[in-house]
Amino acid sequence: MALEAWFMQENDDDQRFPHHKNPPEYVSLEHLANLGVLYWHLDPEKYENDPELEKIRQARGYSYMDLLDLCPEKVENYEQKLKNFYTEHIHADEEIRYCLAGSGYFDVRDKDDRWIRILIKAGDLIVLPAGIYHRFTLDTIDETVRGRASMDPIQSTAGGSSCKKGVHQDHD
Ligand SMILES: CSCCC(=O)C(=O)O
Ligand SMILES: [Fe+2]
Repeated sequence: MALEAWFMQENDDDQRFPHHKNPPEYVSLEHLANLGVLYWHLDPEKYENDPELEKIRQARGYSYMDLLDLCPEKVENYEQKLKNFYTEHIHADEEIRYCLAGSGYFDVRDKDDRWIRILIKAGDLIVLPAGIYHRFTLDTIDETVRGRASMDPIQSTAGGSSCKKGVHQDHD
């Protein structure tokens, strides 16, 4: 299950549209790895007892994991939280997000400051390196609810109510 990433067409379209260029300009896993963006695809159904995930967590020193139901019913200031996610920002540490269900986009800036959009789907574990400018958005703009869980289980803002669980990993 390969990760899909592409250079974004920046325009005023809704942030949850794909924002492909015409023709689409895809980005390789190698280009992402050169930015320090790492990716694995695992079986999300097994996340509570997955030797593959444990191996990654051990190797990278991820000892902390939390589940967060990020959806209107369970999170205060839900819309503000989504706005914060989509506000470009950086962290002093890695950001590790494991999507358990649904899908959405992480956008990262490459070394030439171009936005790269990364489609994250169920089973995708992504590590963003410390100091990389990034943002996150849901990708659903239709009425169907596609709960998306990355570390912060994200719920389509299309009036969805079912929340998906996600796991949030962190260093010690
Ligand atoms: C909801 S997934 C990631 C959003 C983000 O960049 C963060 O939590 O810092
Ligand atoms: Fe972040």
